[in-house]
Amino acid sequence: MVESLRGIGVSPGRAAGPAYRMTPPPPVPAPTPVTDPDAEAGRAAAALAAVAADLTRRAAAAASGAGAEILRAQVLMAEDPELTAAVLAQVRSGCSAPVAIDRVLAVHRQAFQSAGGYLAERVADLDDIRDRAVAACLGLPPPGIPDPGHPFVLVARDLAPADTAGLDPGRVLALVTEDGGPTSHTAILARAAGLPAVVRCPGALEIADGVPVAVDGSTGEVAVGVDRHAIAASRIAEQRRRRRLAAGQGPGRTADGHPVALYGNIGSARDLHGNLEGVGLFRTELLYLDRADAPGRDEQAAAYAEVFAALPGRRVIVRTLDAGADKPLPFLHHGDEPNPALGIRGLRLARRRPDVLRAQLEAIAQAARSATADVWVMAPMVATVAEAAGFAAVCRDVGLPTAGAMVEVPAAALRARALLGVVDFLSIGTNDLSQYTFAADRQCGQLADLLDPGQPALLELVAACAAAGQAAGKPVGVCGEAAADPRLAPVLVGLGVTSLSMAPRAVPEVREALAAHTLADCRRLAAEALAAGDVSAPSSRTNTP
Ligand SMILES: C=C(OP(=O)(O)O)C(=O)O
Ligand SMILES: [Mg+2]
Repeated sequence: MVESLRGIGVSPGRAAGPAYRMTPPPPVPAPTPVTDPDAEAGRAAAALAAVAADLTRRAAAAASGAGAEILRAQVLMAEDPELTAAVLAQVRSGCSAPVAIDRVLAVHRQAFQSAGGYLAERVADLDDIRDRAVAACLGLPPPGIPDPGHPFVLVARDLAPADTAGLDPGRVLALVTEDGGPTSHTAILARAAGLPAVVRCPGALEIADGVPVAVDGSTGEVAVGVDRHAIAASRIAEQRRRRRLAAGQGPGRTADGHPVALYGNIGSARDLHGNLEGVGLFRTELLYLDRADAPGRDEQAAAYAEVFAALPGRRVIVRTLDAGADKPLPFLHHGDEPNPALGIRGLRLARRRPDVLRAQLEAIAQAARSATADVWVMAPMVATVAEAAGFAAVCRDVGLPTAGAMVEVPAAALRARALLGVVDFLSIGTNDLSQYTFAADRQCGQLADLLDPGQPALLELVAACAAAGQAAGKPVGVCGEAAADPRLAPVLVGLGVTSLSMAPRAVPEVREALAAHTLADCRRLAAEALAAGDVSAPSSRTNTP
């Protein structure tokens, strides 16, 4: 019997294969007397060395720069001679190897936590080393992403950024998570990697390892216990879909030729994929991660220049540093904010550190001077017209003529007309705009229905921004995850947005969706979406013989 689970499809495509769940952390065994301390010390040292070697191998193979950095930092921790010495001392005082590792890492954990700031943020990495080393001592598989030796569908509660660092799209066919939401790390990673994914899928964790499943990342359906015919049918359907999408090329247009620029969202030049019309969101936080101070002007300019050089004559919209809340940066000393998402984040950081913003804009201007790319800049988390005007003034001062504001808080959407009096374009960040409109934490999978970009309240705000853009004759794009949804793209175009920016691998699907609708269709769909009832939470499970 095939059981059908349903979640939210967040990355289109179909895949089928055996499901495997994330391996849970091993339990630390109760303390037992040690009869051969030398052999036990050897076991502990070998476990730490094996963890370091495994993390080194994963760092070398990691797909993303940030992921590799996290793993390399973990290798240094696992190889720390003081850590090994402390573990061996514990063993010699009578502890078993796993208990010694657990105790010593608990002490380090406490020290990291009390130090606060950067070190406190590394606690999860220490926990991961402990879990891996304890598993190595016990001869258990390492926790985290399983390695069954053949391609598989990965099932998890949710994926943390550190898990995603080691994800190999060659082995993982699709992702299914019980938690998570459309803006979770899992969803963003899956879209970036072009992996079909379903999140917020009740019952997913009950799928036994090795059971064949078929995943549809468009509809959110997960069929459990499928036979080999269903697996073959899913593979053929996916191959056809990929061939069809590869055949579609060229700029974004509706069926009747109305142009809609389709841009890519990137974090560095490594994310560029396919023949993009341009970049609509260049997230620059990656450059600032895991360091004691802001990167220097030349280092920044080199990173920007690499992207500009890859897109000669095309538009690249660089977003200035969006630190704080879900993207904390140790060197900015965010302090103890009771509500970081409502605190000093995004452009607000310039109130405390105007030098950081100015230095970044100077670096962008420096890189833009020797490039043919059409470089625009925009500020995150703009709330008032005065903030936007201040940002635009610095941009022009450093020689960046085209400055825009992201619309991520309702205040900005409500004042879109006035904003367009002081900036050249708007870019709607629907991830944060949903969060702030619905007072729903964007990381909270349980509130996925409130964070659904199809919510009419969110679409009303998009419509207000687009109308302001049309009145001012200035572009208004969408660069949040909503833009990557092929079902929503025609609605956004019907509301009047002029560009959609998304994970580069999502572009072909959105291009195809737009080409299937005329502008009149899009307007009709937009009117229907605005008039529709609220989006409610999905959750259903059915059985079919
Ligand atoms: C594009 C957005 O920015 P980020 O996801 O980087 O916060 C957004 O908030 O929609
Ligand atoms: Mg945002």
